[in-house]
Amino acid sequence: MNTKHTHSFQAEVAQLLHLVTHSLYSNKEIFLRELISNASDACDKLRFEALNKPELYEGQPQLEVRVSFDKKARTLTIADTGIGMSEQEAIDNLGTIAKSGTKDFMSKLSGDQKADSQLIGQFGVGFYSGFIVADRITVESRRAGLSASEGVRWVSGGSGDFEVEQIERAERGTSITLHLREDAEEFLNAWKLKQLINKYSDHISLPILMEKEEWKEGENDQPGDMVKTGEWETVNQASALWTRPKKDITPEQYIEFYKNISHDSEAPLTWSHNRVEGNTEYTQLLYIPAHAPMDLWNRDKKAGIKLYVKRVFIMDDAEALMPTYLRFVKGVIDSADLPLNVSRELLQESRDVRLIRDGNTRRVLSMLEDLAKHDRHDAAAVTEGDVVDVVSEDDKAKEGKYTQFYSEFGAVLKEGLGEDFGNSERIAKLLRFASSTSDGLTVSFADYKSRMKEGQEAIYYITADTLAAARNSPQLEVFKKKGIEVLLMTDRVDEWALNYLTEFDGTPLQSVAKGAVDLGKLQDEAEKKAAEEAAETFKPTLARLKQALNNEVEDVRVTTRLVDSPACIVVQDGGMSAQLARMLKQAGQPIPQSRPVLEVNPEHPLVKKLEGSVHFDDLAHILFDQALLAEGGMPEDPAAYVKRVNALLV
Ligand SMILES: Nc1ncnc2c1ncn2[C@@H]1O[C@H](COP(=O)(O)OP(=O)(O)OP(=O)(O)O)[C@@H](O)[C@H]1O
Repeated sequence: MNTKHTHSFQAEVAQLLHLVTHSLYSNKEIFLRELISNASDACDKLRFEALNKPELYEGQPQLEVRVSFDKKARTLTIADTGIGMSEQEAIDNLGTIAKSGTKDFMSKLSGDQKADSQLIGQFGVGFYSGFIVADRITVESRRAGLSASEGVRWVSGGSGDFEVEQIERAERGTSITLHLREDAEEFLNAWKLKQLINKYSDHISLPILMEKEEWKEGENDQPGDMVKTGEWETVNQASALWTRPKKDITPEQYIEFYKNISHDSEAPLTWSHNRVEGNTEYTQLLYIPAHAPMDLWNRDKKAGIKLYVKRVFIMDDAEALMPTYLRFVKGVIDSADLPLNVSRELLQESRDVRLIRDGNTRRVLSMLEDLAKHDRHDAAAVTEGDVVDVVSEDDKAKEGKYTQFYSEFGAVLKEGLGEDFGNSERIAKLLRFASSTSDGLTVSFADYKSRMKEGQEAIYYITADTLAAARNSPQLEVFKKKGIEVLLMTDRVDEWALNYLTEFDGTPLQSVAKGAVDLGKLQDEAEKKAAEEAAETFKPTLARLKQALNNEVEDVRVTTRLVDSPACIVVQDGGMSAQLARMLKQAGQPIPQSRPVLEVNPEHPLVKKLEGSVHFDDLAHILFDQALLAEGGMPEDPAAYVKRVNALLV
């Protein structure tokens, strides 16, 4: 018996529907892109499943999308000959959101329409976008391979629930009928629809058909009108964008294609489209987005690469085709050599895939190098009469893009140092840092090297939680005094990444917070001698300090790195920095027990006062706790610290 069943939308869907109709209203036409894109996906799925089961075509191998409308009934229908849905699939797919991260996404919505619509754009509303323009949607479908009596009709007004019933449906595939709202009548117009298909869906590799119309003069003084002829015509180019020659593709088409595959509402920063020939043949179309997605930090996030084999869609998120540190790249790879029935497991092992991944990695790094090269056109540095290169319009358009890229993705790129040894030199060249002498993330290792002082033998850097903490760190004092630039590193990944980079272009990297400070040739003989003498006369005090702080420190020594501060904490060479230890502790990870070294500045009045003080023990502890505080740490027992300071203050 044919009965209707009413189902409720999953709570998140109901919430999303509400948002879709309210936030995306200003850009309602995107519904067409979404529905055509779903239709195209459904055809891709059928083509893929039919590789092993050709009977799924039911003798009708034509895969296509038809767009039609009925002015009188005020309906618009998008029909495809794709895989279709069974009743249960319709209930599951059109009543819930199966995407991972849905909850997280919902919690990020702020209620601010503009911000939310950006987020929703990234998340991808897909089918539900139909409700922007329709107050009722009817879906009729039958899954390929099921009998004609196993069709399904799904109807909903987009609030709260939907109805499902079994129907007879001879043809496989899905047809989606939108009952348009009164204010969406503009979509009942062939010209408008063609224009939108052209704008959003031209790259779709399937034919999109519309019924031909011709002008008919009105009779008996009635105005003329366009009437349908009953003949269908293909209104898109119907060839996958990446298969067309570069010269035939406009930047607008590249951008539109990007938006379609990425769900990003903004244009990408740059792209690269190539046919690669050699050991393995493939076409590569790769994009670098302008903004980081909200889940960039999830290293399990799949790379946004779609894999095709000889134009047949194989899978989304083919993570094997891009290293994890380039997971922000979006695009398409169409291989001529992989087998059509390739699985994710197989991908991991294939030699062709390795070659493609290496090729993709090199391509992305070249794109970044190109952006970096044209990032800064330093107009301020040009003076009257200088000869400057003529900058082409293309290159001018790249100005500032690398800076933007870096602020969005720089920290992820650094993961590459530990992940991709083969390219670590190229990656290192792409890194940018703040430094003690310049603002913003602008200093490359090469810039730094070109400014090194005569006699300077290392690239100095400091890691800290914040830029302010790095800039004001006591460890920087002597470097400031001598005018030596120090790179300031404040990304969480810096500590880890720098484990893998010990030198740049032959110059070692040296943390200013690790090991004894050795300024080498930068320190003159007189300074060295004075330090040695101070260490000698200070020996007894050092011994007492060491005893007083026996449980806290590994060693106490005299330093020349301090100018204004009395003391600082350093870790042993090769030891774990205090910042990394704090990060691990926050993450609940075990940290190896290691005690730091306390370095004291014998010139500082507080340190001088130590010697004759009756409060030696308290002062020693205060010195140590303050050194901890100064570099962003916390005394082991903050209350005891406060007590000691207060006792001395009164
Ligand atoms: N024309 C169609 N034919 C067959 N199945 C469809 C069709 N349209 C939608 N579906 C099914 O409904 C599901 C939900 O569609 P929806 O557009 O909401 O999300 P999606 O396509 O999975 O994600 P996104 O659109 O963000 O890529 C799809 O995954 C698919 O299984």
